[in-house]
Amino acid sequence: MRPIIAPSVLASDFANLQSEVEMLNNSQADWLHIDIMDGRFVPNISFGFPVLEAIGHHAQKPLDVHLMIVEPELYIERFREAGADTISVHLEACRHLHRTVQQIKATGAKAGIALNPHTSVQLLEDVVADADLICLMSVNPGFGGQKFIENTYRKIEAMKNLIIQRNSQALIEIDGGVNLDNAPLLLEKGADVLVAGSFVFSSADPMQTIVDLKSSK
Ligand SMILES: O=C(CO)[C@H](O)[C@H](O)COP(=O)(O)O
Repeated sequence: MRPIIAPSVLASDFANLQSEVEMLNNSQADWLHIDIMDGRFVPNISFGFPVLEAIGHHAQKPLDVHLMIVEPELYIERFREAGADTISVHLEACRHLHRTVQQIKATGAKAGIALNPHTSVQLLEDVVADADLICLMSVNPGFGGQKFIENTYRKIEAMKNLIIQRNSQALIEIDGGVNLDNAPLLLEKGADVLVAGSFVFSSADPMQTIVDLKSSK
């Protein structure tokens, strides 16, 4: 099966936001990945509801919203209203993860759970059947442009086994340092969704880079 490609929308230049989203609309990107950072869960701040709404206003593809924030349960409904189709929360940020997953699903959004590189996939044993997406961070969250962590390959295999064991339908998403060198092995190990930020946007031809990622095996 061809992978789902979810370029990470930078939104670093407000003037270019519309053209960035329009390029993605015209590309083979399947989803738009949006990173929300609060300066507390991660040492960086990205943007909030108004910018997400602006992206949603122009986007013709599903918005895959990754919350790198503490107490995400306080904002789930607002992220849904702002246009999120999938909402991922970090296991490390949730005191009551099972409840938060149900809260996301109650809004009609798909529920994702993200794990930091140091977090064992085994911690998802009792909640993976409820999740639609598991986002394995392949860099420490907070910044684009970091080096891919090789241990991710092992985590994908362990995650895939757990998904099968628990009869879960969850997709495995890989986020951080994804490029054309590591994409084939990520897919071979069992990744379903590839998030790519700097590799796409710093390439000479982002639309072609998305095609290349989509056809990598
Ligand atoms: O936000 C991130 C980490 O928090 C990700 O790394 C980002 O979503 C993808 O960027 P890149 O492909 O440059 O690693």
